Amino acid sequence: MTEPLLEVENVDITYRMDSEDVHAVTDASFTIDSNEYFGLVGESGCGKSTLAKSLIRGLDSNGEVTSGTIRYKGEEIQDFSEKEYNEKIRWKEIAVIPQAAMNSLNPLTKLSEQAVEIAGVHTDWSEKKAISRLEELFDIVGLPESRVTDYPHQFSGGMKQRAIIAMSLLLNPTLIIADEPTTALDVIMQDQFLKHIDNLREKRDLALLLITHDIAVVFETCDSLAVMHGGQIAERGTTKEIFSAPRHPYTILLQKSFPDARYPDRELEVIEGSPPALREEVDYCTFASRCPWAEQQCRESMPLADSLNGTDSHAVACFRSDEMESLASDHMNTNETRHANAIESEGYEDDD
Ligand SMILES: Nc1ncnc2c1ncn2[C@@H]1O[C@H](COP(=O)(O)OP(=O)(O)OP(=O)(O)O)[C@@H](O)[C@H]1O
Repeated sequence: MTEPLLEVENVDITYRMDSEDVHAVTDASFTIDSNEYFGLVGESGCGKSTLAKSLIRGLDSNGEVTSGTIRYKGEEIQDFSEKEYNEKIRWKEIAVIPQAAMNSLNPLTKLSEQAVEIAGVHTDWSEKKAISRLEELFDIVGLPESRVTDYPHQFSGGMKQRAIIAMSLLLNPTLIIADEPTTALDVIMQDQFLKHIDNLREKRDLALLLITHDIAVVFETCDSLAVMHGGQIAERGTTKEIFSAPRHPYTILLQKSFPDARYPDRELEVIEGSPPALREEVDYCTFASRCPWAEQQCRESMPLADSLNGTDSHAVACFRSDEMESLASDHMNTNETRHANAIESEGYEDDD
């Protein structure tokens, strides 16, 4: 079996606070293979960015990986110094498309100068080499090579997206981490951005860690995913497995809270309640307080992510994962009946 590109194993991350610490991530594990597009999905505050930042030495100064291992190409990187990380990993192996991607380019500096600056810090390339590399990448993302000497403000929104992607590829990384790259964009721009990212797969060997709250985007873009809630990985698996047979209550409800072409008439569900504040060590299921199927044990102990059906890829951290298929389908039917009754009692048709 080939070694994964990135292995996150039993990682805990805590933010130190004057009063109570925040246990932002508990026992997170997942792997990303070479050339794999992987989505990390969950609602705001669930710990996605914290986990992603821990991979790139980007945690806020009060944040700390308190246990677990992060391996990149087989080498443990969680204890790398800033210097070691910059020399070995940053830009060359792992590059980032940040949350505010559209504002991430320095508006006062030409793209070519920004490329020269990055290459100057991380490589021994000449200026000429950095610029010609950017020209190549402009070509790959469909921008005219001559535009490398433009300032960011000279680009339209769509062109700027491509320039950002080109810039992230400058030092030929093997993994790109994109943290909510499309959140600030309108639907059309979002779609374009994801298409550019998708097109890259045909042109380069590249793995992607896509962080988003939108499970529909992950289903469209990624090969595999992990679903996070309250700092825990609730479920992970291939997109096919999770799309067709989600087995964690949170995944099931999350999936029903986004539009799905398979069920055009389905009412979108709202997941009631909010996750716990994570001020104490987490030794329970963080979804229990919101879960329609929670039992006592869910509030008293933490379910481990067990593999389903003997597959390595699909794992679910739920004590009731074996029953979930039928429980979820009963829930779905009850809700549809409730919806139909409500429509009937209000005296209008569903498709009005
Ligand atoms: N520097 C910090 N100090 C204390 N708590 C923090 C810090 N940064 C994040 N947190 C807390 O850690 C938890 C996880 O936050 P994180 O930003 O990783 O979530 P997220 O899923 O990426 O959310 P979003 O999509 O809104 O960025 C939250 O409770 C957040 O308030």
